[in-house]
Amino acid sequence: MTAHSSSDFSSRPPSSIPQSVEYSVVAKNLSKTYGASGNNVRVLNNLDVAFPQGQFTAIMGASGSGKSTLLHVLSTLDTADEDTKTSIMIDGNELYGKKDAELSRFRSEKIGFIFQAFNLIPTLTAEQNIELPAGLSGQSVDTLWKNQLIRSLGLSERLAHKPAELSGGQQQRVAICRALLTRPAVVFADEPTGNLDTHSSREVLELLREASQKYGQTILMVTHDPQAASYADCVVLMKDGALVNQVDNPTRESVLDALTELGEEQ
Ligand SMILES: Nc1ncnc2c1ncn2[C@@H]1O[C@H](COP(=O)(O)OP(=O)(O)OP(=O)(O)O)[C@@H](O)[C@H]1O
Repeated sequence: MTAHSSSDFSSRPPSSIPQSVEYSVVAKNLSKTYGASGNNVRVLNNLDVAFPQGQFTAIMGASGSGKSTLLHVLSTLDTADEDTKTSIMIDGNELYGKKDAELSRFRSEKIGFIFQAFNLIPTLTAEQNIELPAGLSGQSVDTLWKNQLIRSLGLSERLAHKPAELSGGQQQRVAICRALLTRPAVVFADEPTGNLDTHSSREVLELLREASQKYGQTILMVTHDPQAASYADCVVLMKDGALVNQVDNPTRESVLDALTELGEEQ
């Protein structure tokens, strides 16, 4: 399975994507401009992207190429520029132009976030933080899955601790556990292994792969690490706000080659 963009690396814009593939994240005419007029930066410019359901995609590219911006806008945490032709569909739902309350309900039911600001609630324990989204969206917790996540992420001994009593890496693992617990349709992860040691990174990447392969969740992960990207089904490369290349069934070596071809410092 592959990701598709209408930018120059692919001759297959979303409209011509094979019908047999189901896409869980599809955006059309996506633009994002930061700053006031006269002093603005257009980071995404009429981007069309489509990510298949159940695919684990890594997004790579030079610093400043727009990776985090794409994740924020696709996940509705940030708003895209106003344009009547813009569309952001997740799991079959049109989200562009929807009101905050509706978006926040949708996010709590369908989306898992693993972002660099972990957004853990300081007054709650690790376990309470992990269960918070499930509680908010009224979903019951699958105890077996919860225990597997806690064990895999090495959090068993830390559940009663508040975030301030946890290391950065432990806080990150709590955020990952929280994002995966309800098996959301789509998981957006921005450098999820950024703070982690090699062992924890491997556990996290294997969990993300399992989430996609076993549970059909769609994973979009920004990373600078070719080794982390090799866990994905597909790597897409960004340059100046566009998707310019992709590597299917990536290995560390094929990702490194593609990055060299991209010709930019990571
Ligand atoms: N809130 C903001 N206001 C103004 N400019 C911004 C804002 N957020 C990002 N930018 C700019 O948009 C561009 C893309 O940033 P973005 O964070 O999406 O890149 P990135 O590829 O994720 O980079 P990195 O790998 O360093 O995290 C950069 O030039 C950045 O300076």
